[in-house]
Amino acid sequence: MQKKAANLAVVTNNTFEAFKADNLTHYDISSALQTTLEFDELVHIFSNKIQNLIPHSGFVYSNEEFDLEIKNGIVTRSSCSYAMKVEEQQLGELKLMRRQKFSEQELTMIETLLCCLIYPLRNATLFQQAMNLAFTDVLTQTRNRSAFNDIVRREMRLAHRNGNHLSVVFIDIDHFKSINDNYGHQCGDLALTSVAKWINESIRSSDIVFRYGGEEFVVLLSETDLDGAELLAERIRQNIENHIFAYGLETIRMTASLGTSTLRGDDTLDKFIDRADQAMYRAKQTGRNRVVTA
Ligand SMILES: Nc1nc2c(ncn2[C@@H]2O[C@H](COP(=O)(O)OP(=O)(O)OP(=O)(O)O)[C@@H](O)[C@H]2O)c(=O)[nH]1
Repeated sequence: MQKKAANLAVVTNNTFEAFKADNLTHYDISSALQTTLEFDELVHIFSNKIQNLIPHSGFVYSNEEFDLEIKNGIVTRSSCSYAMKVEEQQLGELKLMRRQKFSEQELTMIETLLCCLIYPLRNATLFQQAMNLAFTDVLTQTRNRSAFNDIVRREMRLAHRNGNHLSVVFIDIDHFKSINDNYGHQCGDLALTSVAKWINESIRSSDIVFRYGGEEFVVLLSETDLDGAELLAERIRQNIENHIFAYGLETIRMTASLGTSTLRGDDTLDKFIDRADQAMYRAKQTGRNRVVTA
């Protein structure tokens, strides 16, 4: 049975405080949920904490805004789903599952327990929104260099630990200065936005694009070896070359020089990045509009 998604609209602080005072279980759950701002941890804590009150075999938490789908346990036919929202802020949907149907009494209790989850989810949402803003390049809407420094370190740790491949592609638009000089800075800005879009169109959803500097982008490719990186770099190169950028009555063609490198066992961040950067400069020196592999 699928319970119709309940819309838990406005839960005021007063109701929340009343729950805390009245009920130790709620207090216990709320305290545990205050320890993190990570969606993943929040829904796991919530599921664990309510397990003895509402036995369930698994859950799925989805949140469109952050493109999240967090699953745990066993998927069953019987489930109940709740779309959570507070003060017009969508907080995602939580589905609890088990083989046996949830009773009406249990469904009412879940709704009450969800009050403990709503504010922690809202705090996580505000935190993530702030992080996304801080890590996003305003012009191209790709991630910025701070995000790169953060994410590449994390991906390097994971790759070293799990023995996975990790590669990068450096992309620098050729003769970009002449676009600014000939058509103006505003045109240059739009050209950069278009290039970011074409790069995004060329990659898989697991690859991440960053604006590394002025007219320089980086793509980080997890679980990708050097051959894979070269293939992807070539696809990006062709995609940029094949597009025509229109600015007013002007049509402008662009090309880019690309360098790739893959993580080696003893690499530091600097070594890994420098190889790709050097490869990109060799692409510039040897005629531009090409891919060079380190
Ligand atoms: N419109 C615009 N231009 C930018 C931005 N960031 C950097 N630039 C410009 O990008 C140009 C980069 O020029 P150069 O480093 O000489 O490189 P290039 O002209 O692309 O030449 P090569 O890289 O050698 O092919 C400069 O004119 C910068 O002002 C930006 O956000 N918007």
